[in-house]
Amino acid sequence: MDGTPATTGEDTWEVAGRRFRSRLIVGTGRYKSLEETAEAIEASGAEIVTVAVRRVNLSDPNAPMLQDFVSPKRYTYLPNTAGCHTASDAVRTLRLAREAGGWNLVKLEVLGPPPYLYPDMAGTLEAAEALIKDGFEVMVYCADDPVAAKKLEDMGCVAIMPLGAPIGSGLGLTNPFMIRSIKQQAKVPVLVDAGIGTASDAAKAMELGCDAVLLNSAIAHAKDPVRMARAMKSAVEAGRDAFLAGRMPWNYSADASSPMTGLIR
Ligand SMILES: CC(=O)[C@@H](O)[C@H](O)COP(=O)(O)O
Repeated sequence: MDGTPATTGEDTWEVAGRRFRSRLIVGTGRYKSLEETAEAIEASGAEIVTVAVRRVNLSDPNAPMLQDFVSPKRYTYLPNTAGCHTASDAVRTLRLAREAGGWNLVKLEVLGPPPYLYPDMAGTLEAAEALIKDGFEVMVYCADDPVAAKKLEDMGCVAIMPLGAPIGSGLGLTNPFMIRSIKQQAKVPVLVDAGIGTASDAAKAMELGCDAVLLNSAIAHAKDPVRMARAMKSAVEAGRDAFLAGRMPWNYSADASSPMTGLIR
């Protein structure tokens, strides 16, 4: 269990045997400064932060280090393979991360070419297999494809993370039906990862029944990142509550909300 123990009946979620209250995972890149990064993460209420191992300074004490602003004692660090376009690059990056920080719970992403950086599923499956064999606990970024998602789960990935839309696009959920299908068949947590543009997109992902949401650009590129981080926190909580409450059915004709019986004429 990471963080303080949850009380009985509290709505928490679990990945690879670690339990969390916050259902929002945030990235640590693209901010104007490390101070802003820290402030936005604090406002988001996130307990897990994902870190692009190839882009963020985690080891050079002569340059500003993320750990001095976002404490690994307080937050669970989730190293990711942003910028990796082959399985071998991704595997090498995470092995280096494990050597540097001891991190075993990781986010795998193997990206296709620009302009979409869509998940390369052949490379993703190859890297996932190698990493799991090597003892990593793999949360995997993947296509919104239920067949590939099932293969990744059967292989031993600890969380399945289909994209909402291309990374950094802010387009929201382009394929909600497939995200719901992936969630319905999965026995491990399903998170929407990437493409979230604003708070209602995060709420929608949670209303579909997802266990959590992972995002970065929507906060870092907002005009006021700290305020948007707060909005995302509320949206994820509201979407989760709405999912648990169970929405009313869709009616394709009107159903007057005031009863017509007993009217005084
Ligand atoms: C931070 C990270 O892991 C990104 O690669 C992730 O997929 C988030 O994408 P957005 O920036 O679109 O939220």
